Amino acid sequence: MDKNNERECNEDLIRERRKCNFNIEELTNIVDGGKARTARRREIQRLLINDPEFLDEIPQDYMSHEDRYSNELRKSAHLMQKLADQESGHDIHQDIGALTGILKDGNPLMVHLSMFIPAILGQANSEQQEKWLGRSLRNEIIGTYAQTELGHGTFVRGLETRATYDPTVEEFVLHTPTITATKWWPGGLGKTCNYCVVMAQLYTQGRCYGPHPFIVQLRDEETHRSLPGITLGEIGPRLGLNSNDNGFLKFENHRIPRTNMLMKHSQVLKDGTYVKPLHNKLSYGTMMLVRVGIVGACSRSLQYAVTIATRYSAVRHQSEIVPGQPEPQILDYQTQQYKVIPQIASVFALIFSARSLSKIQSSVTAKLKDGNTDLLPELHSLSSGLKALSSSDASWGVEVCRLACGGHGYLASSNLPRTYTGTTCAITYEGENTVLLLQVARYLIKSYRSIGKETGASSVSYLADQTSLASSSSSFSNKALVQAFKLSALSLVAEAEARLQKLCDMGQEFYHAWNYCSVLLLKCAEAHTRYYICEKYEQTVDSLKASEGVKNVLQSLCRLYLIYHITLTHGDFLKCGALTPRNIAVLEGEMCDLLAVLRPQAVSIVDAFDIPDELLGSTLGCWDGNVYQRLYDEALKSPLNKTDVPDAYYKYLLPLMKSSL
Ligand SMILES: CCCCCCCC(=O)SCCNC(=O)CCNC(=O)[C@H](O)C(C)(C)COP(=O)(O)OP(=O)(O)OC[C@H]1O[C@@H](n2cnc3c(N)ncnc32)[C@H](O)[C@@H]1OP(=O)(O)O
Ligand SMILES: Cc1cc2nc3c(=O)[nH]c(=O)nc-3n(C[C@H](O)[C@H](O)[C@H](O)COP(=O)(O)OP(=O)(O)OC[C@H]3O[C@@H](n4cnc5c(N)ncnc54)[C@H](O)[C@@H]3O)c2cc1C
Repeated sequence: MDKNNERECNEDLIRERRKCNFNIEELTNIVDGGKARTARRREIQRLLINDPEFLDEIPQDYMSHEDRYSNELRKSAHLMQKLADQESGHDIHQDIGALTGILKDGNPLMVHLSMFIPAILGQANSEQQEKWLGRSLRNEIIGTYAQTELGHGTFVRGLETRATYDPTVEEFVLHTPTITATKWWPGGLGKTCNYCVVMAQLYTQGRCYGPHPFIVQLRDEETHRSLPGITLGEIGPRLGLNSNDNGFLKFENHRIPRTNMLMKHSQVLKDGTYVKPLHNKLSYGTMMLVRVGIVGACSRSLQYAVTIATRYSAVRHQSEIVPGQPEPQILDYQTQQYKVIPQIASVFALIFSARSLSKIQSSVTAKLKDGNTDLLPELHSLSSGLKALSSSDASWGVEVCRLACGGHGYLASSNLPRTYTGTTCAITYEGENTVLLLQVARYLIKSYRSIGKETGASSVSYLADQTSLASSSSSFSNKALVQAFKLSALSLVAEAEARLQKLCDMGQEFYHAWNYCSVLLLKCAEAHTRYYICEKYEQTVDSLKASEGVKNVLQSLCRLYLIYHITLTHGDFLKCGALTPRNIAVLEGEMCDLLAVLRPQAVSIVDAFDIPDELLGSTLGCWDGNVYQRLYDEALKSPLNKTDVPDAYYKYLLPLMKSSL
């Protein structure tokens, strides 16, 4: 699509784009993280979009379960080959954002890239990396991360798969003792992978040392048949991601060499002696890494959904605002603006938080190399909280965008249903959100109780600022609003701690008191993480070196985000005295003003997300706004439209209609 050729474009969208009062390319660079990143993303996307191998012969929704898998595997393999062939060399992890949209509905090689290779990098010692890393990077072996079992996903300590060391032959015996110990869910496990990292309970010298990672060959490298002692299969259709082959796995006393235990952090020596890691949660490192990546992935899903909903809202006309006047664009309804524009604001919140989290992760990883694990709890807490809020915000945001498109948003060709199912899975996988938020709460309460002792962890240092509890601000600058978030979080933590203490003082065991307070604890974790996101948003926009137009847009979006979230949870702000009912009313009014200010820029802001039509894959969201023709053309692709009268009519309907004659 030639974006300079207005003749091909819907008139409403032309008008919207003429209202733009900022430099779109500059905003695109901010979204990508710099000019060079934008150029790199575009280069990769061009490479993919122009390649006919990535086209589907028929829309995926009309394919059988097997064909969906096979079609997506074909494209995934082609993608890997293509990226490997690039002369410049390619960092798939760096460029992962550029690939969004090219593979649809689950990619059978995704967990190979996002967990198997990172698990080898993070958990294998140098000899082991020598043996497996190169092979897996060259795709000579394909792996997955097999942790979850039928009986346990959340409670990793409760896993049942056993790895029992036999020093006489220096081997581990992997065994699935019960049906509930069956590995269940790992992406690509059913049919694609021939290797995997298995998390199993380590037994040596008669003692259990908890879950540890082992690398296990599952299938013959020549025939791809599953090896003796290993049962493998696919788990069946899911809400979404149905092109993946999420699988199950059982071991029947399957033996692997001792050196297949990933031994970067803990070891079992030849005689069976166990050597402890520096920190006993280092074996959870792969999960933490992926949680960080999920925050960025969620911002990308939301960019897709909000691009579709905003453009469609500019093209769609319905009902009337002024009786008797022409039907307005639905984007002119304030309620529609309230659905769509806060989601645009949310995209930037997630982008800036993801960047801040990755920086912290890099510094923790660097410290770990020197044996320093001090900041691991801080990273665990932040990555858990941000994974949870980004996935729930993005899922809700995508769903709101779908609803904002009315009936057409329910059509598969809008690409909103698939964007939703591809986002909501992140609420559950890589640590279910409630569970992760309770981990954050645990860290908050512990930090609150150790006020006065230096923790060195910056995200919770505000808990020591007791004086702020007594003060509410009369100013409404963005900084002051961020302070209100801080006060709300601090006051919730103080309340939860007091409630816990009271129950304990009354004789309850701590863990019962914890469960009894867990709804409140969840709120603490959410408020703390929201405060973190708001603070990063405000700081990033404030310190941004940008043109006036771009800065104004981002400042308005940031302010909208702050006020939107205050209004959603205003009870917490009132309860702690951070804001008064009058303040809330004023902010609610200002939120409506901000919607009106941002409304004329909305199409241009989503244009700045710069998602090519071929990747957006939506009848409703295309750049030219030619929505109705596209909807009609897509409908014609339905196999039921191949004939005027379907066979089913003769088989079932005709006999029914004639039966009463
Ligand atoms: C896009 C890519 C596609 C991805 C596809 C999806 C792939 C997957 O889903 S793979 C499977 C993912 N599975 C999970 O995430 C399981 C979630 N569960 C867990 O992580 C753990 O069971 C968890 C953290 C909830 C509890 O762990 P557990 O060992 O019971 O610890 P727990 O007793 O609660 O806490 C003990 C201490 O360890 C700390 N801790 C727990 N985890 C960590 C960690 N990763 N790092 C540092 N400290 C940690 C706690 O903070 C606590 O500290 P303290 O005692 O000082 O308060
Ligand atoms: C699409 C998809 C892909 C996946 N890919 C992989 C993969 O590649 N590899 C892999 O190993 N796994 C994978 N998983 C599994 C995933 O990691 C688990 O489903 C997830 O960790 C949640 O565990 P669970 O299913 O046991 O849920 P449960 O823990 O049984 O959760 C059920 C309910 O119980 C609640 N609950 C549980 N424990 C607590 C608690 N302590 N406190 C309060 N409430 C609690 C939860 O909040 C939830 O409401 C995948 C899952 C999905 C959906």
